[in-house]
Amino acid sequence: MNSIALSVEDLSFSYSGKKALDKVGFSINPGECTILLGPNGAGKSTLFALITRLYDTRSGRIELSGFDIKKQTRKALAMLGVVFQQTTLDMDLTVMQNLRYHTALHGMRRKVAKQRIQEELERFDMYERRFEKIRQLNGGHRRRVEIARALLHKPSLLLLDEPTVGLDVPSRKAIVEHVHQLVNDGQLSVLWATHLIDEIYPDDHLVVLHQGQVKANGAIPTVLQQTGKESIDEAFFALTQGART
Ligand SMILES: Nc1ncnc2c1ncn2[C@@H]1O[C@H](COP(=O)(O)OP(=O)(O)OP(=O)(O)O)[C@@H](O)[C@H]1O
Repeated sequence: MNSIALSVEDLSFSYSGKKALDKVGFSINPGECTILLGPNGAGKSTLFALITRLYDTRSGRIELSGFDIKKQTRKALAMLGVVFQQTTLDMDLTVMQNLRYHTALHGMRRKVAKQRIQEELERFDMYERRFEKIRQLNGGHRRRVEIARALLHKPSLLLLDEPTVGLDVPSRKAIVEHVHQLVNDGQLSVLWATHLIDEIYPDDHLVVLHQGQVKANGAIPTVLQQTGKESIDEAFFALTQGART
């Protein structure tokens, strides 16, 4: 088994001739939380669409735990948990029903599914609310359910596309803490797309994406050293020539 959770090599993608990703390359080790930081239009969503196979990779290579997503798609995608920017929960179903649907899609046996659902909901302090409809939950609690759902099949990499957008400050803080706790708890790796610098923890790794290109990649002290800056804000500003986040 390959020890790299995600490997992206020489990845390019264009929309009708307009380049959105230009020879992007980086990798994530097990147990690493990598923040994909980029201003609007940097290419974050395009990268996620390629990793999740919403778009076909035409140039370059993506591997999840050593499985090529083009050639070994099923095995590769089994390693992946995803939380998209827009919620994909069914508002009129209960928490439990939403999660059961997901376990069925992954072919999990009922008994195993029941246990996994309980474990993940308890981890997110949501087990008591399992019979409530999603519509009755606030934004922060919906996000927790979505992240719990993404983890049911025990992926090795969790992709989060700006998961705190639209949440109030305490809910945002709770989600950021929960996800970092998940990484600390075990071998889960995370790729978290955001443009919010205050969501970054000191031990996180950074990939700074700007105009489709990786401008910096590494642990925070490395990125600060490479840019000669003292804070992530300053480094990000310098790397993106002051693009608004
Ligand atoms: N469906 C599309 N058709 C044409 N161009 C697109 C399409 N989606 C994105 N783009 C362009 O590709 C580039 C990268 O966009 P992308 O949405 O991947 O960036 P992003 O970093 O996710 O931005 P945001 O933070 O605003 O979501 C931008 O120039 C964008 O205008």
